[in-house]
Amino acid sequence: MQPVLQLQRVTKRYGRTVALDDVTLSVPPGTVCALLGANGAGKTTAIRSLLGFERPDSGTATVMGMDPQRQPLEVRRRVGYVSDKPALYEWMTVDEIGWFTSGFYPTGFLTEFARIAARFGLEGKQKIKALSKGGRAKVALALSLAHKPQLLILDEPTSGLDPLVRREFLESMIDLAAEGRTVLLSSHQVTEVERVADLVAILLNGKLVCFERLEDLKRTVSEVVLQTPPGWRLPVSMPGKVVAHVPRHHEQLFMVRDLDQAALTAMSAQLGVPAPQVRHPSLEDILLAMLREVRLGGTVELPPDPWTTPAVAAETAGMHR
Ligand SMILES: Nc1ncnc2c1ncn2[C@@H]1O[C@H](COP(=O)(O)OP(=O)(O)OP(=O)(O)O)[C@@H](O)[C@H]1O
Repeated sequence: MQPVLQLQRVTKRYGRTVALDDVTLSVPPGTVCALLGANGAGKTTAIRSLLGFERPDSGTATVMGMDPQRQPLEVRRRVGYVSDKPALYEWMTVDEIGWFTSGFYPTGFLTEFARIAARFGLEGKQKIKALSKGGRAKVALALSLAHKPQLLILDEPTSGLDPLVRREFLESMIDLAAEGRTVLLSSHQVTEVERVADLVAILLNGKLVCFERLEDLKRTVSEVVLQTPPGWRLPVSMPGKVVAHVPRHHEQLFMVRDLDQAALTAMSAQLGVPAPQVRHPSLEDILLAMLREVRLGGTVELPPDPWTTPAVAAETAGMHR
C-alpha cells in the first residue's frame, strides 16, 4: 500500500543550521503519527517540506505519491493543515471565513465547517478579532477539517485549547484514522499525544532518532535506575541496547531496549549496588531521557526502523482500530 507521506533522505539547511539531517520516514494510511522533539528539532521544517513550502537541499518529500514542489496545489487540496501560527482574516466573522474558504473547495465544505464549528462551540456571528487564542485555534482546525482531507497535518494544534476541548480534539483524531485518514501531529503535549498516536517519530537536532509504533517502543524499552555511590565513574555495560543514559548524583538512569532482566540482576550483584528499579516508562519519560542525553553531549541510538520496509508498512495500515 502506498504511504500517505514519505520523506526519503531529506536534508534541509538554513546557513550553518542543519534543520533536517538525512531524514527518512514513511507513514501508511489510517495512522496517527506523532512528530516530537525539542524546540528547533526540525518538526516544522519537516512539515513545510511535505507541504512544498520548503525545498529540501537533498532527498525527496512525497505526499500521496505526489511531489509537493511540482504539484503544490494538488497536494494542498488533499491535505488539511494547521500551522503553529494560523493566519486568519481578523475582520471576518466565523461564518464569513467558512464561506470565504469554501470557495476554494468542492461543495459540502460549508456544511461540514458549520458542523465542526458548532461542535467546537463557536458562534457564527462572532468576529475573528474578538476570539480568544483557543477560539482562533478552533476556527483554524474547523477550516482544515471541513474538506475531509485524506491527510491532516497539524503543527502544535492544541496549544491554546482548554483541557476538555484538547482532549475531545485529540480523540477525534482517532476517529479520523479509523476512517482511513492519516494524521501527522507535531506537538509538545507528549502525554496527550501518547493517548492517540499509533506511530511516533522523534527528531533531535534535525536527526530522526526514533520512528516506530508507539506500542512497540513502550513495550520494548525499560527504564533502569541504578543506585550508585556519589562520584561513580565505572562504565556500566547494560544487558540490552542503551537508548539513553543520564547520570545523576546518586544514580544512573538508563533507557534500555530489550533488557535482559536476569542479566541485569546478576550485573548489579557483581557491581555491589542495590537491585536496580526497572519499569516501563511513558513516552514522555523516554523523550526526556533522550533530550537529556543529547544535552549532556551524548548521542541517542537509532532503533530499528521497520517503516522503510513496504511489507511492514502495508501490514500496519489501519492498525489498532
Ligand atoms: N527560515 C529559516 N531561516 C533560518 N533558520 C531557520 C528557518 N526555519 C527554521 N530554521 C532553523 O531550523 C531549525 C529547525 O527549526 P524548526 O522550526 O523546524 O524546529 P521545530 O522542531 O518546529 O521547533 P519548535 O518546536 O520550536 O517549533 C531551528 O534551528 C531553526 O532556528
